[in-house]
Amino acid sequence: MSIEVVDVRKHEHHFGVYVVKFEDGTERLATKNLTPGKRVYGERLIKWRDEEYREWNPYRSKLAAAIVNGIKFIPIQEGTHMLYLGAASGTTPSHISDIVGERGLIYSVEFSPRVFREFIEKLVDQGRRNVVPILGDARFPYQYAHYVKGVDVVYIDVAQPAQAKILADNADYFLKPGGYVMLVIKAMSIDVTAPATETFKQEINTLKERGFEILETVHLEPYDTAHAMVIAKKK
Ligand SMILES: C[S@@+](CC[C@H](N)C(=O)[O-])C[C@H]1O[C@@H](n2cnc3c(N)ncnc32)[C@H](O)[C@@H]1O
Repeated sequence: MSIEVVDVRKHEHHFGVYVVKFEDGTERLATKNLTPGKRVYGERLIKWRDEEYREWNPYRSKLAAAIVNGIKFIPIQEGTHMLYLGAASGTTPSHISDIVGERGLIYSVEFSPRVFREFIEKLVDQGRRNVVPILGDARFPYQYAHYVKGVDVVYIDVAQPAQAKILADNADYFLKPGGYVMLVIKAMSIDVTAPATETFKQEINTLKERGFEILETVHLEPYDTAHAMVIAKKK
């Protein structure tokens, strides 16, 4: 038997993010479903006052984990155009797609053909029109330079070494002046021998050296161990 929803309210800090309250007092994040009736990764669909919401699971999405852990500012709102590196099968991109709405756009780069196929199948099933899937390698932005127009935000979650460098290289190509970057640091992917805090410092230094002002860093535990999210702005 499913637990009754007793309230859905806007998140106090973040545009397009909602907090669903259940009758047992528990609360969960959600976004308003841009493609009602369609699930992306088995998430719960929640009906409330003629609207449908999708539960946003912090164990499945690092952006949700950052929000639950109290990040103060995410540079995403209605109409935002974003380049998303490391889309996988589209879990987090789908929630960003809900937030940015029909006027927004998410160029979503993934380099594994197998994962990309799954991503495409889900997009076709859902009919999400604001997600542009790109099979490409984020280390080589020239591969997709002819598809991508200037963006407000570049987001990276590739779980690979040198993520900050890859992010800055992509920002050089595609980020509009004064735009933002969002970096998911997975310490273990960068250097398994270094303590996580050392790795975080190195990646943040790379961003500073490449002309970014660091606005905020949030650790993602307990949802993801040795992970952090960094928000920075191009000076
Ligand atoms: C941690 S998963 C991303 C999860 C996704 N961001 C989400 O929250 O829904 C990392 C993804 O990055 C992809 N990836 C790794 N290196 C890449 C590269 N150089 N270019 C593009 N994608 C890459 C992997 O194939 C994998 O699907």
